[in-house]
Amino acid sequence: MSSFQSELNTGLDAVRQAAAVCRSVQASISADSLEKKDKSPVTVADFASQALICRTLQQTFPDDPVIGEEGAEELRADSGATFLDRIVQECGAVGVASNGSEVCDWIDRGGLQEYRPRFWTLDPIDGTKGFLRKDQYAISLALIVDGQIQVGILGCPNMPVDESNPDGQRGLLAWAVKGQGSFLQALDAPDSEPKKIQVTETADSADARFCESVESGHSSHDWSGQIAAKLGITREPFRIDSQCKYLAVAKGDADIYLRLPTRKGYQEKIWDHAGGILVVEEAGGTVTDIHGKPPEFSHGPTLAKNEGMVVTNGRFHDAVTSAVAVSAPVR
Ligand SMILES: Nc1ncnc2c1ncn2[C@@H]1O[C@H](COP(=O)(O)OS(=O)(=O)O)[C@@H](OP(=O)(O)O)[C@H]1O
Ligand SMILES: [Mg+2]
Ligand SMILES: [Mg+2]
Ligand SMILES: [Mg+2]
Repeated sequence: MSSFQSELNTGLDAVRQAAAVCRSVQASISADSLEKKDKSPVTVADFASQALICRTLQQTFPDDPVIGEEGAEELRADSGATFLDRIVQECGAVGVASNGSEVCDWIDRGGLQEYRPRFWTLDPIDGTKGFLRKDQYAISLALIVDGQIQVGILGCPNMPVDESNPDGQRGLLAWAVKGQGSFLQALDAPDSEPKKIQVTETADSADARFCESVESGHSSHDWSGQIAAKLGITREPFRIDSQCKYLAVAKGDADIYLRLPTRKGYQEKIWDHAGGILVVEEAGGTVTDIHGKPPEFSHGPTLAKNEGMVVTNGRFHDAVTSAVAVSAPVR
């Protein structure tokens, strides 16, 4: 078997199962709960997704630690009992019988806090705000060995399978193994032939389409507007939640993804990037922070030595980081 095949296959199975839970919970969000700004659906889905993925990783790779976004502390408290019951139910609905204490233990398998030579990183739902809006979100899983991302997986349950038919079938699964390219498959067609994906060939930054966060609190829209003007970009930004932005660049729906700090000192979380970065790089793209530095995955849960992120199809990366450097930070 070629390198990391077992890790890839285990990761894909885990992400598919987590996607099923996320879809089931998202479908239960009512207009009423949106109105009340009730965050419980995302809480239930977030924990269930992390529990199921950590469970699967533990079965196949019992010695691998995981740096995951969530922890079970609040679920173990008496006030967490109602949530825990719902999470157990949701796991049962996808065929995983469990009890509350098992679920908490699976979630806390994701509690590694420091660097190890080999570990997984997991965002069980990236784009929680998009999830609540019934919009885009992603499940992101990556394996990091000696500081290098070796496997990256993005489950995007609401991404249209056919970009030209946004109201048609939804759900994409993308993955990459270092040195082996990036691939895409419909989430609901695990036996279909995976399609190799490639970034765009756009050569002039003025023709580029860039994507950024929906939430201006996560990436400065004013600053990206200045950068776009410097690069001569006239197309409207593509605002989409979560690491679906990485997928948009990797499969050629956009040429650039800008993540521009809204305040000094914010440290990006590794799980918000690792899966997406490898999928873009293996599709031919380039990823650095806003200063042109490669992201460093050897400092625990955050990208402590980096700031923001710049993702491109690789044709004009330096022009973009230069435009970032000469524009005044709006944060
Ligand atoms: N201040 C600040 N700056 C940068 N990033 C932040 C900030 N605050 C939060 N976060 C992280 O943003 C993650 C959501 O990513 P996006 O902004 O791309 O999606 S969205 O537009 O909010 O839906 C989100 O991930 P999830 O919590 O998994 O949704 C956060 O980890
Ligand atoms: Mg996230
Ligand atoms: Mg998350
Ligand atoms: Mg979060």
